[in-house]
Amino acid sequence: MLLILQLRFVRGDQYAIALALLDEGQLVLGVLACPNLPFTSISGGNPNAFNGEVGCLFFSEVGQGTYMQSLNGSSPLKVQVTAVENPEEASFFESYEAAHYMRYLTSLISEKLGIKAPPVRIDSQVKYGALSRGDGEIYLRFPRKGYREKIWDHAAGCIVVTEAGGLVTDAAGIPLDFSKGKYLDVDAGIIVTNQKLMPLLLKAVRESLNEKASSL
Ligand SMILES: Nc1ncnc2c1ncn2[C@@H]1O[C@H](COP(=O)(O)O)[C@@H](OP(=O)(O)O)[C@H]1O
Ligand SMILES: [Mg+2]
Repeated sequence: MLLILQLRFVRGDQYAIALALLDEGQLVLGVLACPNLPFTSISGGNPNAFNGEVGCLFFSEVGQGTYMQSLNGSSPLKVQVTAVENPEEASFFESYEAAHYMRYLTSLISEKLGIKAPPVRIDSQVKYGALSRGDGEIYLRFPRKGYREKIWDHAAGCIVVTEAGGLVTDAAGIPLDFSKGKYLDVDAGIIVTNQKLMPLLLKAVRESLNEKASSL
């Protein structure tokens, strides 16, 4: 059994304290505390320009769904990813930090999907929490060449989203494998969305990666 703890502070914006439990390489439990995330949906707004209550705790156990409560201790509410099927109605999350990903690639993918909303840029695994409760439909993560993803940056977020009905895969549609040590061996990047949108997202990702390869 392996316990993963991630503690991440950022520039006063969004950050998460993430805890996951692996049993023989399988995710069984995840807890994601997001002290600066508004308790109500950030859909269509800026999470850092919000006056209401902030502080959310997401927790999931395999097969049991995902729940969210306020960090002040409200009763837990079951959360679900959205049921949006039309990519034109979708919005997507990506890193706040431009150095963490290939922005031209995420904008190409969103263009191919016909997404109209601008990207929602948030630090850390808060993106997984926000997606799990339906604040947006898609999370795109395409680090620059040579970067290797670590399990502690994705384990809690992955179970929080999957238990809320979403899918977390690499760019080829393969679910993340947490059984191989500290690194995730992913093909090109990580994509997250609901079950309805995943086939269209995978197609847009494949086409975008092919265009990128042929332009080199
Ligand atoms: N060049 C890079 N590309 C992608 N991810 C990176 C990166 N450098 C660091 N990271 C990881 O991405 C995490 C933040 O994710 P995000 O980009 O979604 O905010 C960082 O967490 P820490 O800053 O806690 O180490 C770090 O582990
Ligand atoms: Mg880190």
